[in-house]
Amino acid sequence: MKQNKTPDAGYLANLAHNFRKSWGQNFLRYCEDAGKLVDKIDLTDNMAVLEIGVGGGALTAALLKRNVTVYAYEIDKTLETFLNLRFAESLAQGRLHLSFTDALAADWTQLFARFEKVAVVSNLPYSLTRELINKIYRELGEKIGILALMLQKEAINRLLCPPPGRTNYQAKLYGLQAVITQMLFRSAERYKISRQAFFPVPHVDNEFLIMTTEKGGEEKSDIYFPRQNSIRDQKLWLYFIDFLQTAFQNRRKQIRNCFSTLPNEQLSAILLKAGLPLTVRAEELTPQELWQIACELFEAKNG
Ligand SMILES: C[S@@+](CC[C@H](N)C(=O)[O-])C[C@H]1O[C@@H](n2cnc3c(N)ncnc32)[C@H](O)[C@@H]1O
Repeated sequence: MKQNKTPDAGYLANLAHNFRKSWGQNFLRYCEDAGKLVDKIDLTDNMAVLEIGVGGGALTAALLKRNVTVYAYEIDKTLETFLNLRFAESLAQGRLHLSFTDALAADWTQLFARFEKVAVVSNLPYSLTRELINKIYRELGEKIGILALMLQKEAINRLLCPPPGRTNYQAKLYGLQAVITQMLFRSAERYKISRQAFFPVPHVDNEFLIMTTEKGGEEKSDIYFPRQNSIRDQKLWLYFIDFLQTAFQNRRKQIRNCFSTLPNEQLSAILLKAGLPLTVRAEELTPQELWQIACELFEAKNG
């Protein structure tokens, strides 16, 4: 780590801050690091950006150098005075919307309803990674144009696990997040980040993952893009997420036995129609197969 980097104002001002491990408070230490991360992201002009966990504001400041509007959350109210002062100009211009609340309690479907695409750019709090990504996928779905997250290697492997039948498939990693990632994104790039880039220095390695819906990077071939532009499609998307949650909850169970509220014959008929064995488990199904089953169940339920 070079010594001539510029300490971020948020890191410097908050050195005496009570860094809370439970909130995953490891702030980016240097302006240049935050700037380089944001420079790798293909943000388009006037794009709406969701940032979860502002911390000292290193990433927020780098984002605000671009022509975007940032909607940001920070749970730690002791940072409020500092952040309101640091970003007074952007707040007054309406380019930054800061909410000192729990991001898990937000309604992003409603907040971003008027935007066609949203970029999610965050250095996520470690303990909430899984919950927050599930929420991002559930509430924003195909509206996510870019997903750029600082994550632990394991969390990235869970997102990027390929479906059954592909090289590097791992049953224990394959689940809701891998399925949705396969469906929504066409490219994924990951960058290793030094532990020294953060304060306090974390005990684990982080990587910055950038996924986009545009071609480029490691291209995926057989993507299905579910549309969510009608109320019915939105309901189907939520149904699909719930379906995946139930199907993968007990991953060793046959899928037929995961849905106790459904008549067993109904699911059997759908599996037969799809040419799948009745004994199949969710972890053995591709995103397309899971999507097909969920659509059939949704049709049967809603007509
Ligand atoms: C890894 S730090 C990132 C800070 C800053 N973005 C950076 O890169 O330097 C994660 C931040 O998320 C905040 N946080 C944790 N749980 C949160 C929640 N449920 N809602 C909103 N913010 C949360 C923490 O307080 C912390 O500031």
